[in-house]
Amino acid sequence: MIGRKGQAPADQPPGEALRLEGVRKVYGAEGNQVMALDGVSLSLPAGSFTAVMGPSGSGKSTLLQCAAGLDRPTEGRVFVDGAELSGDGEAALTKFRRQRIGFVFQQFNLLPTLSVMQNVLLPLRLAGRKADRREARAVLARVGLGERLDHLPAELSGGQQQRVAIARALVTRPRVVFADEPTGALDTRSARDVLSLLQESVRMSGQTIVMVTHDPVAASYADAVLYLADGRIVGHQAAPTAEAVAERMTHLADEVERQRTTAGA
Ligand SMILES: Nc1ncnc2c1ncn2[C@@H]1O[C@H](COP(=O)(O)OP(=O)(O)OP(=O)(O)O)[C@@H](O)[C@H]1O
Repeated sequence: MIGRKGQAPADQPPGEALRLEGVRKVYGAEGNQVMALDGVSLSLPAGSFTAVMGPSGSGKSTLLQCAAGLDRPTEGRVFVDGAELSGDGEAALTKFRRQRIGFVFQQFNLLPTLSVMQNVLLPLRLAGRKADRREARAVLARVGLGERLDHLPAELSGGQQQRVAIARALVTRPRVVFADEPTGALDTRSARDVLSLLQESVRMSGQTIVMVTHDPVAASYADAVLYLADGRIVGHQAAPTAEAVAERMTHLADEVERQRTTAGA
């Protein structure tokens, strides 16, 4: 929820959409603990599209879950648009998410018994806002599904379902949209459509997007890539190309492997 006094960090730059300060996440009980995030600090400007990459187990999903208020950091602070996600209970955190955050999942997570239109209206209803059908229709037209409003998710292709999920994430006009492997379940062409759509919502509407991906081509649609390894940010790359990302990932995987071998020797 909004920090106890709702205050922004003292040195919040203007136009900052997301800020993490010293975020640590430890899973498991004492004696059997995993440090998933080890002191992550970052600041992302509004209207930016950031890809998060790193080897398997490096903490990408944990980072997204903590930044989006779906999970709580063990330590550290998270600010979305200057308001702090704090530990004041599940209900407050849920309210915070509904008002400020959109989420796109790998498996779409649409409600199967609701139509396309009803799926998109749902977050407005949950946020206690007017179920504005005109707004929902406009967002669905933007994602190219203006003619499929009454269809059920099962009557759509995977790529179309993900576009409904994007419309659902955008309809509340959230400060930040978090996407976890949004193209992981899609064929190449549908993936390209979904990525272009995300890119367009940044360029046209100033949306802020943070996307976890394993795919260098997907990452190349972002303005910048953040690299994670062993729960820490180990690199930043602006204006990424797929080739440059793939090369960096290869080096990162080799480096992590080398460090683990040395540590285990
Ligand atoms: N609920 C949990 N309980 C215990 N350990 C967890 C839990 N969730 C994640 N972890 C551990 O935290 C570390 C980071 O996991 P995370 O899923 O964030 O990595 P990732 O980079 O998203 O991996 P992948 O690319 O394979 O999806 C891993 O060592 C993982 O095993």
